[in-house]
Amino acid sequence: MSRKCLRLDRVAIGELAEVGLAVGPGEIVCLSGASGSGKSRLLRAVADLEPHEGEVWLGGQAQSDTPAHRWRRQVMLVPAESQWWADRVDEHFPERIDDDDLESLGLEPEVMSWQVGRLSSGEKQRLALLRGLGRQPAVLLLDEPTANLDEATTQRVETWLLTKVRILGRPVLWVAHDKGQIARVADRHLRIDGSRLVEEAMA
Ligand SMILES: Nc1ncnc2c1ncn2[C@@H]1O[C@H](COP(=O)(O)OP(=O)(O)OP(=O)(O)O)[C@@H](O)[C@H]1O
Repeated sequence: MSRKCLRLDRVAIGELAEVGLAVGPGEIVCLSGASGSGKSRLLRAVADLEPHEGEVWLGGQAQSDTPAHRWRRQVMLVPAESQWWADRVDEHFPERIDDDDLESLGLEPEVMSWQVGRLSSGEKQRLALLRGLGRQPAVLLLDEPTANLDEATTQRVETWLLTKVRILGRPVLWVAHDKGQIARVADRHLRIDGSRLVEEAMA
């Protein structure tokens, strides 16, 4: 399984100018900043979901040379609000889901046969993470992946994600507000300050 580096070269979107950043295989970079500072837009630019200036590289492959659908399969954005298009949960999962993964995320195996309409926002969020990782992307972009979860479930999800990221060796950009979470999961912490990304000291 190939392990690639994610690299942003002078990416500019909205207020953000000239963002340069490299995230190595298995590295988690947390991104914080005030509400409206542009965290989600930056992830959307990296996923090729919004036009932007500059270039994004996956290993030696440039985003601008790659058809958007192919890029997005490799550079997977799990947004804060997940999308569901079919009635039942399992219709969104082409591959069989391991019960151990469900249990690690605090979900019962029966959840796969439920109607999407009965899922809580926290259940949707955990299932969207499972679905995103199931597609075996080369990069993960996580937009507040624990926003709807209580503290105990948040830590379960963090543990599960950390294990997967380390095993699979994928670069991760993770939008987070909580300082405790950043200290637990991040290898590096970058904060959006106006038009720039500022590196914060790790506790
Ligand atoms: N397509 C767009 N075109 C122009 N401006 C946009 C677009 N999408 C979002 N914005 C604006 O860009 C700014 C940054 O939005 P973004 O969603 O990235 O913020 P955020 O840092 O993720 O905030 P939050 O923490 O509240 O989720 C906001 O002022 C928003 O209104």
